Amino acid sequence: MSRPAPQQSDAKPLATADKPFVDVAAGLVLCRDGKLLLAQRPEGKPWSGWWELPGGKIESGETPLQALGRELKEELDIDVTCATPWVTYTHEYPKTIVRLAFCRVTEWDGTPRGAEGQALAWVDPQAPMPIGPLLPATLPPLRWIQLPDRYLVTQIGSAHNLPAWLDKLAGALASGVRLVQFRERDTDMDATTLHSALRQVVALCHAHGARCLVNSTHPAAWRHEADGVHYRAIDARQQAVILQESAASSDASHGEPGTGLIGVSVHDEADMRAARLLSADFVVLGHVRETPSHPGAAGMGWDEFARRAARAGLPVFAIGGLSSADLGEARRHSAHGIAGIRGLLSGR
Ligand SMILES: Nc1nc2c([nH]c(=O)n2[C@@H]2O[C@H](COP(=O)(O)OP(=O)(O)OP(=O)(O)O)[C@@H](O)[C@H]2O)c(=O)[nH]1
Repeated sequence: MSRPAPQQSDAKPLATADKPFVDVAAGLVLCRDGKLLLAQRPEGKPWSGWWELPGGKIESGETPLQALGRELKEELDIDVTCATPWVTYTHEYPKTIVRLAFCRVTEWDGTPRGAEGQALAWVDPQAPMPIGPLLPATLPPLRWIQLPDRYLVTQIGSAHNLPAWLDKLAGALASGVRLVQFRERDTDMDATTLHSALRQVVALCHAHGARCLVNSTHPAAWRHEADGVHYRAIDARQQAVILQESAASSDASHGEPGTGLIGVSVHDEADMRAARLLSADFVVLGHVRETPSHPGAAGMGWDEFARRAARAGLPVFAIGGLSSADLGEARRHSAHGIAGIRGLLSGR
């Protein structure tokens, strides 16, 4: 998978005086069998013939979900009954800047039809799409929607815990977890034992078709044995500076795009900017609730989580005292999914 160019910040419209700024709501209309609905832009519109997610411009006074409900009625003749905000992403076209509020649409009344004469296609988001060119700003959400909805973070601790912990991991993988982060901060394992533990975790993940990222606290060389890297916020900021400096000096050696996944832990706007500069695939934002990892520190709560997630411009996993049972609540607050140590391991 080639890494796309870093995207614009979503925090605020870009101050480009000569380009109109457009706010758009677009829906990832997802069927129960996992298929995603794409629509072809009709004759007479800019980019006619190109494929996109159904949706359109947000009118004054509308929320993105309201605009989407109206647009999907007009374009597809369906009544949306369940939709949640997802990723808000800004893309600069040659003549316009478009801020797209992508939303997941999972329930509706009626059968989608091309009510404006446009062609429709149900596609498998996990497979390449043979239907034709997609609008440039539609490519990122089609990549992001392939991410699993749960992200399990390791906490093995000691070597003697490893066999029992791997059993629990096997249980979580059997229950559908497909993304894991190897992160052993408070461990008594020496480097050789830790490296061997990583290899066992990666092998178990691969046996279940899951991917494993290595936290940036561990040696960079280990990442190549896994499926990518998960940066701590401080490491992401440092890496972003290195990338910018090497770009400025035309030294590509530090800016080579990797092929693995990139995750970043974020707390604030500066961390999110670093994540976008690194072309991260997703971020992890927390902690939502008080957790044993941060005893005594109150969580930010779902409303604050939603406010911050809306500025990420990337899929956001919520973390902090959460389990699979919180997935619905997380999605109502703009999360892509949930991340966790204990909550996802125990299968709660
Ligand atoms: N609906 C939708 N629009 C997208 C996507 N990707 C993307 O760049 N856009 C851009 O977002 C803008 C949506 O405008 P639109 O012309 O479809 O809006 P609309 O349905 O309200 O049309 P209208 O202005 O003719 O009434 C266009 O500039 C379009 O190029 C996408 O996946 N779905």
